[in-house]
Amino acid sequence: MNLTDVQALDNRDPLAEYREQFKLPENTIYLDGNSLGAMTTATEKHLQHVISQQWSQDLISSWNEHNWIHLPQTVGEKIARLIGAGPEQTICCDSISVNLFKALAAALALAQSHDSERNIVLSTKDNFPTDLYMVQGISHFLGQHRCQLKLVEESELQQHIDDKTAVILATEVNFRTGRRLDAKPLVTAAHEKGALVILDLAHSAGAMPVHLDNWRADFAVGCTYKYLNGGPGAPAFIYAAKRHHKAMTQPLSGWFGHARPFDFTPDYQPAGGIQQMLTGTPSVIAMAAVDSALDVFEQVNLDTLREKSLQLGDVFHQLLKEHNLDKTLTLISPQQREERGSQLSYHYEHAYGLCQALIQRGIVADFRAPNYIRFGFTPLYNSFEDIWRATEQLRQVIAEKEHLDPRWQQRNPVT
Ligand SMILES: Cc1ncc(COP(=O)(O)O)c(C=O)c1O
Ligand SMILES: Nc1c(O)cccc1C(=O)C[C@H](N)C(=O)O
Repeated sequence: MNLTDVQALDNRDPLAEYREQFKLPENTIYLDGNSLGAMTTATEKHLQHVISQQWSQDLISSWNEHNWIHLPQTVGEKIARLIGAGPEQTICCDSISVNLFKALAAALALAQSHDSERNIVLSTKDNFPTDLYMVQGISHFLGQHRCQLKLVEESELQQHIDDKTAVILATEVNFRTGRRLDAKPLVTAAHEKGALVILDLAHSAGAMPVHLDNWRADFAVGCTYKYLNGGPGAPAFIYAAKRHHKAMTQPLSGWFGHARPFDFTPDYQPAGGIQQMLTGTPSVIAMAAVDSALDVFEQVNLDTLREKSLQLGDVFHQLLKEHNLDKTLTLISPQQREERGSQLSYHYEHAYGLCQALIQRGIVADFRAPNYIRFGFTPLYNSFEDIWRATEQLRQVIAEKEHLDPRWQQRNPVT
């Protein structure tokens, strides 16, 4: 496959025009949108307005005049379309970790209201650590009789569901391998055995279609700083299926989750719906960034997005093969495209050095301990030519042995 071939793919790409809405650095090919998404020009402009008009001039009146007060809901509804959620079930707030605390507590209470013996939270050994840490925290807090973490292989989740299982906490796309699990049959199997399901959509939202309502997921969480391009540390989201709204409770009962926060009454009374998942004052500037970043998705067909994401991965791996590098770098992502998220991960002894040497050449991928390099594909701003150029640089780095430079012996604190 040569440069002309990939340029032909770009010419036929229905999403190619979206790239110009993003502010990407010159001479850089950014394959790390699975960690931190790029900024849109509209976001930069909107943030300028929020700072220099809404905050600086309109001050406190902005809570009403600029609808700051409803940002968690309005942003939540924009996210809802991307995750297959009907209205009033998704809200933007806090971080994934904090939202997991709320979802886990709510799901455990719901499961135990039917059967107090159910105490197992079933998850996967290779889940993103914060997901497991949050269960461990709740387990300490409530005691093992109310919450006990059980870890199994991703491929064996379903077979471990039994009448002690209260909640299954599964991440749809594994952060390390990029493997995508099939959520719908998992939810069906869980419900048949009386368990609830929480899905972590960190690597799914904005990268592929998600169908929470259709799958009948109970709760979901996700971030906005990856494929949704909301910015570093941007607020996350939480989804709770409407059928749980009446009965659910969550223990971070801050005033923003109160039915009438501005009555300032001494007793907590939860708001009726998804608003109950709010805790404290939203981070307005950060949420304003997410709000405008999401507008880029307004006309995007998620099936088209998914097809391009998979094709970017196919072309990347094909080019590695053509450079005879597929034996040097061992693919740990699934070979089957429909089992993949929007990244390809490789095991390589010198993964850290390779990642750093590529960054020196303007190709940004990322490293995950102990020896993995990940290439994230963001269909709205990555082109097929990017993939060709990135694999060409990768070939040169290895041929020139730049990845073995002693400078890469010492790892950066954030990798
Ligand atoms: C699957 C997954 N869950 C959670 C997180 C992080 O959660 P938080 O928003 O709390 O930092 C990440 C990445 O940072 C992730 O990849
Ligand atoms: N959330 C991150 C951060 O605050 C600093 C650096 C990286 C991240 C990440 O998003 C890591 C990411 N979830 C991963 O898939 O590895």
